[in-house]
Amino acid sequence: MLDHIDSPHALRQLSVEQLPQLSKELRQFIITILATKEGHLGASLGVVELTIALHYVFNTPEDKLVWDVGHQAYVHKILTGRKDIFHTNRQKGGISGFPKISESDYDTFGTGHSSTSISAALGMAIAATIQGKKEQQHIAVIGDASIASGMAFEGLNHAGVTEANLLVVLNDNAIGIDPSIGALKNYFTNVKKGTARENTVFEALNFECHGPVDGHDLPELIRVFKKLQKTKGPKFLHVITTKGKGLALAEKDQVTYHAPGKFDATTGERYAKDTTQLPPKYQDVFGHTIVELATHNKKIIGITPAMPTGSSLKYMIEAFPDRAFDVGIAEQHAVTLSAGMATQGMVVFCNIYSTFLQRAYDQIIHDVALQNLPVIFCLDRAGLVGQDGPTHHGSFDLAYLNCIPNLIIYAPKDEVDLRNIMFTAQLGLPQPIAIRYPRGRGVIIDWMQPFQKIAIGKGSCIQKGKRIAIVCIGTIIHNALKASKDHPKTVSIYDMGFLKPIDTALLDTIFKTYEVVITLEDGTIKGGLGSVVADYAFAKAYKGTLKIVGIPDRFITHGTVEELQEEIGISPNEISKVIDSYL
Ligand SMILES: Cc1ncc(C[n+]2csc(CCOP(=O)(O)OP(=O)(O)O)c2C)c(N)n1
Ligand SMILES: CC(=O)[C@@H](O)[C@H](O)COP(=O)(O)O
Ligand SMILES: [Mg+2]
Repeated sequence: MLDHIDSPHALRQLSVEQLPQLSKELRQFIITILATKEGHLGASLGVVELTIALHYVFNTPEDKLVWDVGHQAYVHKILTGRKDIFHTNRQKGGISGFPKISESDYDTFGTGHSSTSISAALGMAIAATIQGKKEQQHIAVIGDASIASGMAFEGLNHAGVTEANLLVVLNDNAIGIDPSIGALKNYFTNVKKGTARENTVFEALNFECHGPVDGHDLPELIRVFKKLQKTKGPKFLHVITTKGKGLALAEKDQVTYHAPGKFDATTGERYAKDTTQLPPKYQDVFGHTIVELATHNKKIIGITPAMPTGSSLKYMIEAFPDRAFDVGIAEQHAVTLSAGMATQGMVVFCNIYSTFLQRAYDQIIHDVALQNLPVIFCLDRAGLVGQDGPTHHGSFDLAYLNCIPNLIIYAPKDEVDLRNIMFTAQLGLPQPIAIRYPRGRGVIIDWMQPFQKIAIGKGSCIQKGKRIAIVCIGTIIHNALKASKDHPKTVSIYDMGFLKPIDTALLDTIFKTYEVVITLEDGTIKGGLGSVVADYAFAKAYKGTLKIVGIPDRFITHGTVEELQEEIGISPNEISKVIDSYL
């Protein structure tokens, strides 16, 4: 049946009785492709019926459908003309893993970060009212973890005093990436158990409320949507679904199967990789090191906004449940919570993905840096993250943090540096520090070495050559080392470690010694290491050549990290071309 369905228009020609068969085929299609191509599996399997019902009843794309986060929008993509290219999902040159306005008329709003759907759909609804489009419907589909975020509540609070044609569909599968947390989650659970009255929270916000309904019951979903289609004003529907529905292992281990990597399409078994001879992931270095430090330092606290597994803070949550907190998708709260604890002398490691910390920019400035509170920010997923693409690359942190007074900014070059800076920070710094490190594995198998204190603001020379200096920050230094392997006597490699305070004494030496200085970073060239070195070079009237290499001033698409590094000129191969051009 799926072979004949390439648009919502074609879908609407089917009878309701035919739709369960289509759901089966859609699930099989997604499982087969993701088994080899990877991607966000569990969320999309959970919304097969919901997606069919929405496109079946509503007049998309005239009616506006907004997916929150967008990692669950695979069925939507397949039903809206992208079935034949779905195998290119998240691959370089292929379709995005998230809705993207430029990709389809059906993708009404680009997403990737959570909890934007209600505000975006409300914006569309108010615009429709102003434009006299009275019949247009606007639907935000938001998960139980995403609706608990502050931004979602800002949207609900506003929507409730409008007459906007807005339908908020709560897709409640009782889990985010990790189990959802908080009082709202408990309330949803109580509603499902029948121990709390349905919809009180949303009724209080002036929504006309419906549900809970079984999100896998197509006739029921269609019946309810048809009813809601005729109702004006803000409406709320509570839908219960199962994440990973249709693949037994994905239903059973919903955390792993959120994005399981490659797996056997028939059994769902993941392909086990032998990682014993590989260096560790930076995430695990963070996770195990914080447990080690917290064992001795009782003041240490760990905080993550909704990424305990991704960040590996889960190890501390298991070991010290009273001192490690998953606060849900609440980056702003996570930062100010950390600030509050720091005022009381706690040593707080606040671990947030670089891209998600963008949400809490004011909190870093106003609540932490301005008061000079020694919060220790661990910015995971710094630099390019790969297939999640432009919504998730940690391209901007060096630049957006650099202009904040009081903040120390450090990027370890390897696992041992990461351990040691965590050790140094918890000894007690007089100010906040941001430590940024990338997604994935490091370079040192034997990484659990005795702690050593790191001197704040000191860089070092890693390789001594005579003609060119490459001044690096963070793990991208390994690309410089690879790029210069044929010229070790010609090319010097410096590890600055700290963007702030930058080691000016080391820069003085570099400017005195080399006529060509190349800066290298895996962050935007607008405001990061290159900019800092250029400012200093200008102040010191450096007469040599300064070349800034980093992420160019545009949004970088999705693809593997290696492919993207090659494209933007920070791969070993591309860096060696820069070196050659000066030799
Ligand atoms: C601002 C922000 N913080 C964190 C994330 C990472 N993230 C992506 S999906 C997700 C869980 C979403 O859970 P839910 O809304 O319940 O949707 P489900 O996956 O269950 O369908 C999280 C935490 C994000 N995308 N955006
Ligand atoms: C959709 C989303 O935001 C997350 O699922 C994200 O893709 C996780 O990224 P990592 O795989 O790097 O943890
Ligand atoms: Mg959920």
